[in-house]
Amino acid sequence: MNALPRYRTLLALLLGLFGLVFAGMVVLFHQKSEEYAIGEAKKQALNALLVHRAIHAYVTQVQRPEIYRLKDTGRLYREYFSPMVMSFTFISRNVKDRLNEQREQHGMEPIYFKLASLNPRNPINQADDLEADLLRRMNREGLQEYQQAVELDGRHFLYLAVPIERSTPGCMKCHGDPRDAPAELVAMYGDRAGFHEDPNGIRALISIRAPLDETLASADRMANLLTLVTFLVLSGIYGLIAFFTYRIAAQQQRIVSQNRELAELSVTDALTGASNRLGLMARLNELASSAQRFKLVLSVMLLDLDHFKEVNDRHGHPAGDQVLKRFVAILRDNVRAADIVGRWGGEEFLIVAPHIGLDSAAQLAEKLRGLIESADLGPGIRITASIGVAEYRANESLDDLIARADQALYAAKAGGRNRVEVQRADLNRAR
Ligand SMILES: Nc1nc2c(ncn2[C@@H]2O[C@H](COP(=O)(O)OP(=O)(O)OP(=O)(O)O)[C@@H](O)[C@H]2O)c(=O)[nH]1
Repeated sequence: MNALPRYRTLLALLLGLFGLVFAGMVVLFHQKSEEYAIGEAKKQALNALLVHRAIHAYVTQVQRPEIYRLKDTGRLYREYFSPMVMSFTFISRNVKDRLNEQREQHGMEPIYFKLASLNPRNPINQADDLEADLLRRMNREGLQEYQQAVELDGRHFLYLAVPIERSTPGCMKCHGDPRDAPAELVAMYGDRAGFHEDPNGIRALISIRAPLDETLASADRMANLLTLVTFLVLSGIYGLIAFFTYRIAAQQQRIVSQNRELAELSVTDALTGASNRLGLMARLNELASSAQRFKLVLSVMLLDLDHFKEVNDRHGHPAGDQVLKRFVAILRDNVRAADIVGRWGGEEFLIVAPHIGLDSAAQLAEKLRGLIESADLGPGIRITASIGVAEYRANESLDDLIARADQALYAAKAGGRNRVEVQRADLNRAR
């Protein structure tokens, strides 16, 4: 049986499996690279947030109390207000601008940062639609954090929004009733913008957009490299498996065909190509069994070349070999396809003829004898054959059947050669 198609199916299945594994890995690598880029952007955003909170803490816990102390002790007049030291929105915006300058000097992309409010003093801090919506949710639903990967003008960012602290009485000095606020603050911004805030509400949120593209691009480069390495490794493994599979399959095929050849050779006569005695007996066994089971007739004939020794002596052994070959060819050409022509040994041949009885076998033998007699079996070589014919009898051993054919052959030789003799008598009686 040809083993290659089976291996081909196996290899095709394996290729499918490897394809699936590869596709899965590619998806995984790109998923992980995106997760990594978002994680890195989140770190940057958090860092900006922490910087902002530190500024907020410093302004509210150090700077403002100091200014109030100076005012309380009369060293600073009561109506003093300067956003440069008192507005943490102003201060954090300025620190953010300087931070981005520094980042750009170091080849880093700027981080978008905004303190967004619905009621800002500086219109630059006016909340956009999303920020306004988030601010409302922070106040109403207690939303603590909002995070989303966003695309803006073809660039990608991680957007992060968190609320600032709820207003404290300290905050309300500048965001509550304008009458409580320093006169310079009201003079600077009017008595509406930034005032009348809810004393317990969240006035603003911190909006941060950390750039994603650079990290995403380098993570993608890594993912592509891993994809390439995975592809090469999987192809290498698959190539090796395919190579060895084909080698094994080819070896198996070679062994099978060598075995077939050996089996063929073991039942074939090397000189004439006809069945040898082993092959003849195997086929005769099969045919005799079915003849017995299905009550079919079966005949055999033993053929022996007459005075063949003289051919060898006169023309040489190689010429004798050619005669034997030609003799077999004539026999084969003139029997039915179902008949078996084999070499019994030396210059003696056996024909097994299924489905014909003794009389038909005798007729066939007579035909063959005539053909041999009139054929040229080599340059200037004419030779005759003697033939003994016997019909298989139920329950008879094959040895007995051959022995009876041999008796008939002996009779043909004794009767003057170039004859056909038929064995009709019982073996015991004939002996
Ligand atoms: N060239 C050749 N000769 C073979 C082969 N096998 C057997 N022989 C020869 O066949 C001859 C058989 O000789 P014999 O047994 O005396 O029989 P014969 O000469 O045919 O005489 P009868 O059978 O009595 O007619 C011997 O010379 C064998 O060497 C073979 O394969 N090739």
